[in-house]
Amino acid sequence: MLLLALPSAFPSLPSHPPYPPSPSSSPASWGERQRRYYRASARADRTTSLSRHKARGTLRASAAAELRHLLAVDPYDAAAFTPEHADFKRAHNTLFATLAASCGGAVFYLDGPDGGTTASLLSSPSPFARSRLYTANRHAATAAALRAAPHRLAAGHVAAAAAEEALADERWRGVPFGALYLDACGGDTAPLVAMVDAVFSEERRRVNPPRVAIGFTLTKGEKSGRSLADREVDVLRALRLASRSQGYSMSHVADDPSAYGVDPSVPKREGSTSTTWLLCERTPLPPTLPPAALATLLARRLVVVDAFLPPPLVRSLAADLRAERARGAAASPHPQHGAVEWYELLPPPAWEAGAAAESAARRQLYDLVAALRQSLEAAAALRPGLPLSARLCELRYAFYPPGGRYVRHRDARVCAEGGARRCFSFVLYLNEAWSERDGGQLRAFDADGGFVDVPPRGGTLVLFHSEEVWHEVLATSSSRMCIVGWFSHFVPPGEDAAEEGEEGEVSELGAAIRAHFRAKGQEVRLGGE
Ligand SMILES: O=C(O)CCC(=O)C(=O)O
Ligand SMILES: [Fe+2]
Repeated sequence: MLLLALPSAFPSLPSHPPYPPSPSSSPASWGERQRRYYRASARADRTTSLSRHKARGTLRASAAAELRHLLAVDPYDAAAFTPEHADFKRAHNTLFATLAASCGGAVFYLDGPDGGTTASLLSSPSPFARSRLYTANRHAATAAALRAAPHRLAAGHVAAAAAEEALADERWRGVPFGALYLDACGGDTAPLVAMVDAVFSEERRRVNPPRVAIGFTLTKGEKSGRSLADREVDVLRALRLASRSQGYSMSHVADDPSAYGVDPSVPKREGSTSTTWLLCERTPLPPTLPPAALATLLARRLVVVDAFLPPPLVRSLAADLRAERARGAAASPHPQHGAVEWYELLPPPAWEAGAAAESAARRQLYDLVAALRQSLEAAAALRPGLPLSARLCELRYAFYPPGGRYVRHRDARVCAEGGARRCFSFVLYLNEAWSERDGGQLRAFDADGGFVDVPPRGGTLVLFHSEEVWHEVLATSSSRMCIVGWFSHFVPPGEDAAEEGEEGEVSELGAAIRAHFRAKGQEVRLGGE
């Protein structure tokens, strides 16, 4: 007896199979195998739905018996696959093993009682140790089969539970999964989204490795009646959002299969099944300012570091600035300074305090700015007792519309009554496709009236002494984006910022630089002298 209620919107079978039945498909005909497959995926969705009710305490007594029945038998039956589907499954298992090998860490996947994926991982060209394999199955008999010969997965690595529960369980929270294959065996997206949220949960943030490959499978039939393509987009959005919150950028493996060493002919879809592979990569941050750059900064008062920001971070910050513009009000400097829109990031505007969590891109930016401040502070050349205040750090997006410029100026801002005193200015450019024709170079002058023009190329950092370097932004012929920031230190009230001494009026930074070079037996000439 089968206590099974098929969803009413379940699609009718195609009257003509998309390709001819293969002779090898006996004893069951091709059509019969297709029908079984549809039934199995409908059963999986039904099991998911009833399990959800059970978890919420809303499962009716009559349905409880049905759920028990559904859980007793795993509908996944590899022996009943059409030959085409068996080929499809094999090809994706190979692809999974290849991707997983390139990611490192542990591997999580869903498997049937036949252990097809397990066998593929154990026998791949670079076989996986069983200690790296983790799986979950809500059918206790399947979990038991995967623990038994020939698969012999470690008992503690096979959860007799739904994958989303197993992934959220604290016992596996410390496991660094570098590759995951997620499959709820049906068309319902909710279990996949729950799995994705569990993988990128706050508890797992520090555990997740820098490179994570994720595959997921959805089937055609589903109660909601939404198309397979649209449901796939739901999962992709959830995946992008969740992974981005942990600093990952996501790419489709199918967009560039050879870059990942996988067979480009593996189809994404077979019959009613679609499998998608993504690679989530965490942008590596440049640890600090290279020592050579620091030496140049101290000697020349300005340094340019190309490719300081990694391209994915440039891209996500540029997108964040565009979103900020779309949202509204920009602050602007005095119009006579030139045309530039500013969007304050730090210190956060009062109305934003306690607002929703920052985007991953901004968090990375703040980490990077903090690392930059620390490497400046760590420089022995800076006078002791000159801490750069984290609290006083200013940071803003700057957007120059076509025709925009910023007239010659210095960034120094000294408050006689005490307060923030800008020491270092920095600019990070976000123009991904800058060319000479676009103009908008930063022209920085040296003490002799000579100058250097810095192209505002995406990823470039310019760092200079705020009080000493005069600079301007040449007219730009296309829109120009950057982040401008200042590191300051606190000047107590009544304390004059500049010190006058026998050597004339030299800023305290100037004095620090001079002291640094004097200690090495060298003499430097400072701006204004
Ligand atoms: O946009 C730039 O390159 C520099 C901006 C600047 O000088 C400033 O905002 O003070
Ligand atoms: Fe400036």
